Amino acid sequence: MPPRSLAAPSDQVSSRLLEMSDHSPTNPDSVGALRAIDASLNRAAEGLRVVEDYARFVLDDGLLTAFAKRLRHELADASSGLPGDSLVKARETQRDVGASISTEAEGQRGDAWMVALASLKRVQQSLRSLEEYSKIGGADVAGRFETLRYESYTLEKALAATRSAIERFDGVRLYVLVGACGDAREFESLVVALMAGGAQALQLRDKQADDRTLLARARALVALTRQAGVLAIVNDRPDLATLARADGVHVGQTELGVKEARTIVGPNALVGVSTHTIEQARAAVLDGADYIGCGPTFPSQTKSFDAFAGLAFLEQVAAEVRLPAFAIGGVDAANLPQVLQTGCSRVAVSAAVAQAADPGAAAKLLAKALTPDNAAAAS
Ligand SMILES: Cc1ncc(COP(=O)(O)OP(=O)(O)O)c(N)n1
Ligand SMILES: Cc1ncsc1CCOP(=O)(O)O
Ligand SMILES: [Mg+2]
Repeated sequence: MPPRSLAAPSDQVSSRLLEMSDHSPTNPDSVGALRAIDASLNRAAEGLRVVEDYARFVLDDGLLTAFAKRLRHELADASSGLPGDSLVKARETQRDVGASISTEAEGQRGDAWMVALASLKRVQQSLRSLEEYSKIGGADVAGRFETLRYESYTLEKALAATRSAIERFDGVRLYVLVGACGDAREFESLVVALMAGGAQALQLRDKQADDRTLLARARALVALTRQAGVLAIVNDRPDLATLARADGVHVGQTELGVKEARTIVGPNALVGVSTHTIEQARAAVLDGADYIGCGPTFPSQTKSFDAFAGLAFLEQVAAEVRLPAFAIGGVDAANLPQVLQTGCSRVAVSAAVAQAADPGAAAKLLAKALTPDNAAAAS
């Protein structure tokens, strides 16, 4: 055995734990610590597999499946520095006083998410136990278990947000961005026409209007959409979204992050994030965003761009992300089939609808093309 000072951190842990089992095989304290580590390793790995199966088979989400899988592999890697033989030798399943203790709640799960959530909690508890008992080795491996525990919190947040957003955006395929345009009556009749045309989400987006006008428009938007069950989102401004009691806020890459925006709008409001690359889309999912805008897809009459994420980006997102994703930028009835062919079935549009001679009719045309049957036929 190398002198202690030359040993790698994981070897130090091994040797310390080996000493515990080899030199004091009957010391209940030593054997007990090994048993706790052995049981927690098994619990954490098994729990991660249950969570991975939820991301894979229930959500069908490649990104979150890969995240859970990575945690499982990193757990195995961290545990490779522990004395595996001694852990197994210390195992005494038959004599485990906890094996036969179970609560009524453990035998009942309301749905697949409850299964995954219970497993996440077990994973977190097991990682904490691993972290504490492996400190007996006095080395880095405890820190690795701590990092894994924090990553499991991120996974829980992203899974919960994805699951809830899939429900809240069920049937939301046409999302229209409107300016504060003209006077209040003009704005309100545009909103009514867009809802009649089948828009399922509306965003107040105006870079020119003053705050009082924006707040008045946001309040009018909320009043009109609430009765119809249409989502009302305010662009850029979590403060105005909160004051108007809108369903949520949309933020860009250089604006407030999800966490900060949520601090203002509260935990139940929607936070949407603009994404232009697959890395940004992944980050938005892990930050707990409720939906993402993906673009710019095509040249836009509403905003000018030097570069376009294009259809390839939509394909990347559709391949791995289940969080609701809206293609944005120059989308219209003519290029919609190209969007649908990427696997993206939701769009956020402005000019093609709000600037049309008949906004209601333009919305109706897009909404019809986005119905599940029509979208499937086009893709
Ligand atoms: C649904 C949706 N997606 C993207 C955007 C663009 O937001 P951002 O990048 O912050 O640009 P501005 O709209 O603020 O100019 C959006 N508004 N909505
Ligand atoms: C705000 C924004 N961000 C990316 S594209 C876009 C404008 C969308 O409007 P249009 O549908 O008219 O291109
Ligand atoms: Mg913005």
